[in-house]
Amino acid sequence: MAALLKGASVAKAITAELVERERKLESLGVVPTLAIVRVGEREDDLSYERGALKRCEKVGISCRRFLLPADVSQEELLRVVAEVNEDPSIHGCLMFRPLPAHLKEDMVAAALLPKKDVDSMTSASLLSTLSGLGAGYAPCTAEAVLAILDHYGIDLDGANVVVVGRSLVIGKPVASMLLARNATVTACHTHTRDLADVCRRADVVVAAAGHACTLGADAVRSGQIIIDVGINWDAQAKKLVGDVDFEAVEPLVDAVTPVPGGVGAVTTAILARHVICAAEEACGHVVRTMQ
Ligand SMILES: Nc1nc(=O)c2c([nH]1)NC[C@@H]1CN(c3ccc(C(=O)N[C@@H](CCC(=O)O)C(=O)O)cc3)C=[N+]21
Repeated sequence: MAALLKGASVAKAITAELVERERKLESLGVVPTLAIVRVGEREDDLSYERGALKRCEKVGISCRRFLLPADVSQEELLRVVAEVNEDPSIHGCLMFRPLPAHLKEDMVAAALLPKKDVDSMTSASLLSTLSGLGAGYAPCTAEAVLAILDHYGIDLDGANVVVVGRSLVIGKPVASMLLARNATVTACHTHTRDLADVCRRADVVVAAAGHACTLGADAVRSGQIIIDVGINWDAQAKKLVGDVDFEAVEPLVDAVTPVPGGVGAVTTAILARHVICAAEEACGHVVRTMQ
């Protein structure tokens, strides 16, 4: 039986620190504010939105939602981004991705002011995460993975870590952040040969492929720590599931994060931290505690 690496205790510790910082901001007359931009009604976006709203309420962050239909035009979406940029009372912006296929995501991302980019949409933020230089915010989910590993005292120095998935939202940035912590990182993807064999050699597996049941019993062994980043809608069971076949994997490994209640729960705490940082920056009260 594996230890369950629940996100709640990690998120709770982060939230407690943020409540203090929010009080300080409020005493300066600043209400930290997050803009949430959602196009359409994808289940994973809705789940993130529910989690983010709840977390922000706990911290004292005000949320302004911009809800757009799935067939919104590029011009209309860019108009919303301009509104977010120009409103000084908004400190950070979370726009759910991927956007529907008819929208040019890179153009929309480029329109957002980097200082309001709390989830690493812009190339400025992404470059600072990949290079370890600069001042941008890392993608919340990637930072959440590191926060969970740190909270549960999992040593990354020299550890063999396999990351499954190479997206710009999670796979690539989390691989860079793990490298910066001196892990030996193997980046796997759809063309990787013998994925299960590669995973079995790891000390830590970060599953971020975006498909349910990417990793089953054949990909794991005892002694391993499994971090499941996946948030997939199981239409049959009508629930969210991870990238790992939890029932098959849980009896075999040492520790695993649940879905929901694992990485997702911490992602919202990191998002809240970035909004507080952005609000502090905006009012010149610079106390960066970014990792
Ligand atoms: N730009 C962008 N960045 C993302 O990181 C991103 C995204 N777009 N689009 C959608 C997916 C999905 N995702 C979730 C994060 C947290 C929860 C979360 O807080 N889940 C709660 C459950 C909340 C509930 O369902 O009520 C939990 O796991 O405990 C869920 C899903 C981030 N994604």
